[in-house]
Amino acid sequence: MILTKEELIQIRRHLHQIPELALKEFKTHDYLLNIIKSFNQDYLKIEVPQSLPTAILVLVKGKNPQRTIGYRADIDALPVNEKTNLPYASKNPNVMHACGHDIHMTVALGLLNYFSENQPQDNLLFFFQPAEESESGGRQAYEKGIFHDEFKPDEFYGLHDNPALPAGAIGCRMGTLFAGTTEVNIDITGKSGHAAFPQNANDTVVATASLIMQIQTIISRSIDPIQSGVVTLGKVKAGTIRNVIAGHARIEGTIRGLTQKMIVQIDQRLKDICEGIARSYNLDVELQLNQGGYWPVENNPELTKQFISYMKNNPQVNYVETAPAMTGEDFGFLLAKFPGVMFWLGVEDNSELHSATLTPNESSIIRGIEAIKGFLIYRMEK
Ligand SMILES: CC(=O)N[C@@H](CCC[C@H](N)C(=O)O)C(=O)O
Repeated sequence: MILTKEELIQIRRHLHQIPELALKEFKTHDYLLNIIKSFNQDYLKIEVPQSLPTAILVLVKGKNPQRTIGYRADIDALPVNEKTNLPYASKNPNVMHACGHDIHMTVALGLLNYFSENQPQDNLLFFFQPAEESESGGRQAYEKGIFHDEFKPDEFYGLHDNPALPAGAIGCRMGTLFAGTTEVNIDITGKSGHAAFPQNANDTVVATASLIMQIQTIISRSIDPIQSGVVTLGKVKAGTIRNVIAGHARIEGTIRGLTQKMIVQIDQRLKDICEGIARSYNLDVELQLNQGGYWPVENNPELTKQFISYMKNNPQVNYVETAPAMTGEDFGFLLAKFPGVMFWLGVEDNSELHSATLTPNESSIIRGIEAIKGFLIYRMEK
């Protein structure tokens, strides 16, 4: 049976209520699996990889397969305390689908549901991927060998929702869609002491303040202004009480660049600045940089040309040519291993991604399914 628009919205709302963090998506996994098992199984083959237990792979066997087309949906949520006041808001305190992965999963289920009833020409491989926001589930999946034998795509597609685009619009571009990112962790260790005797301590709060301000000069003073880069420090923690000098501080942040060269350049400046702070404040500064799988998202030229041409020439689709974005995605890693295309699905909302009030427009679900289904069928005819 084909799921109705109302049923898809109910599915999305249920997923929205049970958000889970990276690699802990157990309830989400079970819910998805139950729904997938309720579809017509004639052409489906389901695999749950032991090495990545919250992931699900579903192969839809084609009638006359020339290739296997992969489609990926990420399933994890963020540590954000939802403030939408919706009747179907998150039931898990401090965890929210604030990046719209509930929409991603529902669109993927809608597509899978359609092709489970209408056998495709080519094989289709649906990959419900854990850990996009951190831990790089895409890279882990590849390195753990879960794309094997018939579960190996020849090409890969995936979307990200975009509140800045009209509901249901499809956004894409040739070349780089998203930035590459590096996770940054900095531990500053000095010497704690009584607030009244700073001369006997080594204050990590003052060193951290200085470090944060120096890091702000990387983009403004070290980077070619024509190029793009971002350094955001999203979390800073130090000290325990007002009258004890903090002996330890920690900064967590992220570096973004549209090219790998830019990321390496920013990484290097960060290392230099940390060394300088350690020397001038006479304390220990330990810098950890982890790019994981968050490589720049590079769309394949030939497949992207076909994708854009289909979307542009389809009168049902509102196609928007987008600029590159500084968001990161571990789909960049998978696109470095398999040719493919990442694109945006407009979900029209005043709140941004990662915000506690994000409320995607649900009409985008059915419009997204229709547009992508049309493209997949067109691609299979090529
Ligand atoms: C689409 C989106 O928002 N993706 C995340 C990806 C996280 C990358 C990594 N954990 C990092 O923070 O560097 C984003 O924050 O862009």
